[in-house]
Order: sequence, then C-alpha cells, then structure tokens
Amino acid sequence: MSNATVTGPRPGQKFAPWEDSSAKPLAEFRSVAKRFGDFTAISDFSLKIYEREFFALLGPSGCGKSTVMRMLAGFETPSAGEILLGNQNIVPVEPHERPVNMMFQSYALFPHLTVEDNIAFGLRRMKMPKVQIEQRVSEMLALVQMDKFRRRRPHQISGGQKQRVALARSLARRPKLLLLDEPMAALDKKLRRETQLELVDIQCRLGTTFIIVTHDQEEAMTVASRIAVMDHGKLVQVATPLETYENPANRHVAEFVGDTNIFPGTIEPAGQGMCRLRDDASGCSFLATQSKPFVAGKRYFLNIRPEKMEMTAGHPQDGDNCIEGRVLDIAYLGNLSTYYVDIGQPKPLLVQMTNSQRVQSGHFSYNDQVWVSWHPNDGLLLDC
Ligand SMILES: Nc1ncnc2c1ncn2[C@@H]1O[C@H](COP(=O)(O)OP(=O)(O)OP(=O)(O)O)[C@@H](O)[C@H]1O
Repeated sequence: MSNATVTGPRPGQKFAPWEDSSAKPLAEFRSVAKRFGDFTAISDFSLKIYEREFFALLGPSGCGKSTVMRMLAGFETPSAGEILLGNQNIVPVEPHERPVNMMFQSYALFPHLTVEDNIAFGLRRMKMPKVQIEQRVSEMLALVQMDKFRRRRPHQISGGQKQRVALARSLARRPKLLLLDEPMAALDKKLRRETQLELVDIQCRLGTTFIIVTHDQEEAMTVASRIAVMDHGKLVQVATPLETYENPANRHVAEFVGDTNIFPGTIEPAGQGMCRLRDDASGCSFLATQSKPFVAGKRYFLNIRPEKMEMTAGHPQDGDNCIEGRVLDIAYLGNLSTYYVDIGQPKPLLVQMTNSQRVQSGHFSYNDQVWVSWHPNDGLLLDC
C-alpha cells in the first residue's frame, strides 16, 4: 500500500491496553448524560477508549450512538458529566478546536472541487504552508490509493472512491481521533467487506484512534478492537468481538450480536459444575455447564448459538440436550445454510450448518423430522 508513516500494531501483536490498569485512555466519558427537553437520550455513560483502538459503537436505531459521537465531536453538549481527551475536559472546547474529526455517512465532498482540493480544503483553512499541503495531500492520496484520480471531481468517481476521498480528507489534518458515522452505509455488500478490511489496514498503519458507529454487527465484529453495545442510551457491554459473541452480558447483546436461540426457564443444580434449566415452554430440561454462581429456582435464559447446534435425522446418542422438530424453512447462503426448525413453540429454533461439500450428502429438506442437539458447554446461562 502507501508509504505513509507506520505506527500501528502489527498483525499478531497483542494489543489490549484496556487490560492494563496503568494505561491512560485517550478519550473518556465520565458519568455523561444527554437530555433533549424531558427526553433522556444518554444516561450514566462512562467509557474509556485507548490510543490506536478501532472502537465500535453498536446498537439498534435510536439507542444513542450518534449522540455519543456528536458529543465527542462537539456538536452536542452533555447535560451532565465530563468528556476528557488526554487529560483535558473538552466539553467547553469548540468543535473546530478539538483534535477530533468526523466523517459523515454522506461523505459531504464539495462537488465543485477536485479530489485533491477536497483533501487540501481543511489544510488551507488552517493556513498550512503550500509545500506542506502538497506533501500531505500526496501522502493521503497514496494512503487511500487514489493518486490516479487526483484531478477528478466527485461526480467522476465511484461510491467506493468517494468514500476513500472522504476518509483521506478526514485524516489529512491528522486528528487524534477520527469518528466514522456509518461510513460504509452507501456501499454494496462486497465493496463494504473490502472497504472494512482496507479501513482496518489504514487505521493500523496510521495508528490513529478510530471510533465507528454502526448498526451492522458483522461490520463491528470485522473492524473493531472492542465493541460497545448500547441499549436505550446506556452501555450494556464493552468487550472484544469474541467476548461479545461468545460471552454476551445479557439477552439484548446475545440477540443483537448474531443470531441465537434462547430458552427461558428455572435452574436446579446437577452436580459436577453442571446445572439443569427447565424450559418454560416445552417442559424439557437441559444440561448446562455452570460458568458462574447461580441461584437455584431463579429464572435464567439459556443461550445457544445456531452454529453450535447439531441436527440429525435420528435421536442423538447422548440424549441430554436434544429436542425433536420439523424443518420449517431453509435459508441457503452458499457457504452455510440456516435451518428454521419448528419445535411447537412460537419461535422456531435456528440451526446453522456449513455446506462444506458442493453436493451435500444427507442434507435436510423441508418438512423433515429432525433432532436438534448441543453440548452442555455450548449453552450459556444469562440473567433474566
Ligand atoms: N436534537 C434532538 N432532539 C430531540 N431528540 C433527539 C435529538 N437528537 C436525537 N434525539 C433522540 O435521541 C435518541 C438517540 O438518537 P441517536 O441519533 O443518537 O440514535 P442512534 O443510535 O444514532 O440512531 P440511528 O442508528 O437511527 O442513527 C433518539 O430517540 C432520538 O430521537
């Protein structure tokens, strides 16, 4: 790629400043709240983001992601709490005086300016000497691989290329923090995938801290070092993508980050670090590994991801966690298929199987009677 300064962590290098109690965050929200009239959009929001992180804010529409970003950029003022950048409370600092830049979903490129003039725009406004501007613009064009298109105007380049120019323009002033608000919303799925990986590469090369807002959980999982899952203006979980998926803090996270199956029920001890959940709906009892202390008789959710389920035509050998059903629907996705299995409850079970052979032998079809089973280690108990 480009010859821009390389400062970020290299692949394979462990990067987890949040695990280091002596590490100083780059940005910090301290008990921040934001009210619009009598509506509370953000409450009790405390979060630390570290230098060189690619941090994702994830959550359903209206949960407050953009409001958090807008407060960091300075377009909204918190109703309570502090926002620190380095050691400075930036709440009183004007947006243009913050070392923060925001790249908008619309890219907001100037249509009458060429690619290079779009990138140079902010540098000219800050009165950077001409030679340095030229140097910086060339560096940015190389970084996003747009050198060949430097003299074109926005209407003469594709959507993906516009996105790169917008990124180059946002990075040209070398902000400490780059905020990306749904930066790939306008791109088709394939280009989006490629762009996500390019973005990670660029972020890694520059070592700039990125915060991205998205409601696409796959995107957050692909790009982020950590993900903050929000719900109704509050943080529900802040964790690595792996932790968020495999150890969701509650049902909201489990259901928002990927597909899942949830059985609500009460719990009884089963010895040897195991417990049994009696499923409310079917009356079946399922064995689960006890990952944390639980209260017998209390209600919990048993959460099992679709790819951890197995589907067989006959009753499985080990009959602890199995349930009989009928294939209701099949979503064929090429590399894998999702089976919707009717188990006589309002919600069908989701079972995912990889299509590892071009012609699958013994694959399932609509209306097939099947058994769905899973290993006790693969079910996670969540508080109700
Ligand atoms: N200026 C405003 N005045 C009143 N309410 C607002 C204002 N800005 C945002 N809100 C409300 O605050 C809540 C959070 O909005 P926000 O735009 O931060 O959500 P979001 O998670 O970014 O949503 P989306 O994914 O749809 O963009 C919403 O209920 C929204 O209607």
